[in-house]
Amino acid sequence: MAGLEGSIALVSIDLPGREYDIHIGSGLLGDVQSWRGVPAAAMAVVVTNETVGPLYLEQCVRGLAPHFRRIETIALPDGEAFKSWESLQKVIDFLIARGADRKTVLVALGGGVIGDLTGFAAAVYMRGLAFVQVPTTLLAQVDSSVGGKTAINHPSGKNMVGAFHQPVRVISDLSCFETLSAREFSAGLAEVIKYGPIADAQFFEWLDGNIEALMRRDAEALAHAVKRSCEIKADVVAKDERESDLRAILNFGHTFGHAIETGVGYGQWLHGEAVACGMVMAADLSVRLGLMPEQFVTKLRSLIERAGLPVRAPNIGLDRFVELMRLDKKAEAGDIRFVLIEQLGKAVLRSAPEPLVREVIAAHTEA
Ligand SMILES: NC(=O)c1ccc[n+]([C@@H]2O[C@H](COP(=O)([O-])OP(=O)(O)OC[C@H]3O[C@@H](n4cnc5c(N)ncnc54)[C@H](O)[C@@H]3O)[C@@H](O)[C@H]2O)c1
Ligand SMILES: O=C(O)C(=O)C[C@@H](O)[C@H](O)[C@H](O)COP(=O)(O)O
Ligand SMILES: [Zn+2]
Repeated sequence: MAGLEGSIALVSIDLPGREYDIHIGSGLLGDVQSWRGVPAAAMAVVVTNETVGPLYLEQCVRGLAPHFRRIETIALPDGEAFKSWESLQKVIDFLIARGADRKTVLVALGGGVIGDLTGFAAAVYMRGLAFVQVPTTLLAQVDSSVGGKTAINHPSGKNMVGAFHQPVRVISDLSCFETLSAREFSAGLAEVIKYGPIADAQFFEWLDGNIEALMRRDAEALAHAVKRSCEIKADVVAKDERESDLRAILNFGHTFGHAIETGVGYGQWLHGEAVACGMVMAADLSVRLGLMPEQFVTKLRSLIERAGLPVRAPNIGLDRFVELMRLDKKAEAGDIRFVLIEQLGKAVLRSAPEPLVREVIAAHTEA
């Protein structure tokens, strides 16, 4: 972490040859300084959606303008259901129609859906373009914009088609939270909460003491939560960029959560909501396997509830739930593996007996 003029924090992600900075602060979007050092090119293409564009595109273009001779923009329909092949095709068609070349820089202006999709387009167009993440949701600022996982969904499973492709810069403007709905804000808190149990017991305690301040969107508390989340994620990704082992801890709650999102239909449950509920399930599984005391589930569940998030899954049927989890990317040879907590601040990747997993799902599902 180093100071940065005009911003609150600068977190660096240390990947030799592909290192980049995460700028965190207020009013960064329209600030030309935020964009200094982004690779030079004739053209930048901003990918956004129909909700975020009217709110932030003008500011973003103002910041970009001195750095690129030409700026093109495309606004996709809004929603998880549009993190799809069709949207990817639209972006690729747009790039071709506008004459984008290998030097063209893509800019992802929006939440995790736009970030994941634009990052994937950047990974595959002409075998790889530079791209900048400009995350506008809490979830995207604390998680999806960092680390280079890019993807689209398949009807059968989340993020089934994608690539690891790191951005060249992340610009996280905290002022964007002013227009974010309460539901989306809470969804972002789920991924913030995740970092405590998996990597930082002290941060977990800090969250327990400051969740109400975060819910009031207290500026100082929020800046700390965004910065600490980025530091933890940057550290994990630098050690294991392609998830050969350690990086899987960032998937705490996701084996269950992705099954919920897919099971109810993309966009019905927000990613953060599904992860929140999935973390309660994964915590309970950790307890039932004798790794953690019962009080851990109670404390985590209460924190999640105070963050305005659901703790009971929708009933999609037990067999279907398990079947959806088999498509999880951590599964090996049909064996579903879960991120479990073995000590506050320390996670482990393990399989579990299916009857126990079914008990856990049933215990945390609506009748
Ligand atoms: N790549 C990763 O490492 C990673 C990590 C976590 C999540 N994800 C993915 O991210 C996606 C979820 O991201 P998300 O929660 O940002 O959802 P999202 O991108 O759908 O954004 C949430 C909603 O908020 C709107 N919005 C965005 N910024 C706004 C603002 N400042 N003011 C008002 N409205 C705004 C969007 O238009 C959308 O309707 C999922 O697809 C998930 O799988 C990826
Ligand atoms: O960055 C990671 O690694 C994560 O697992 C972060 C998750 O919050 C995120 O939802 C990610 O997209 C899940 O990845 P997947 O490999 O399970 O699709
Ligand atoms: Zn996630």
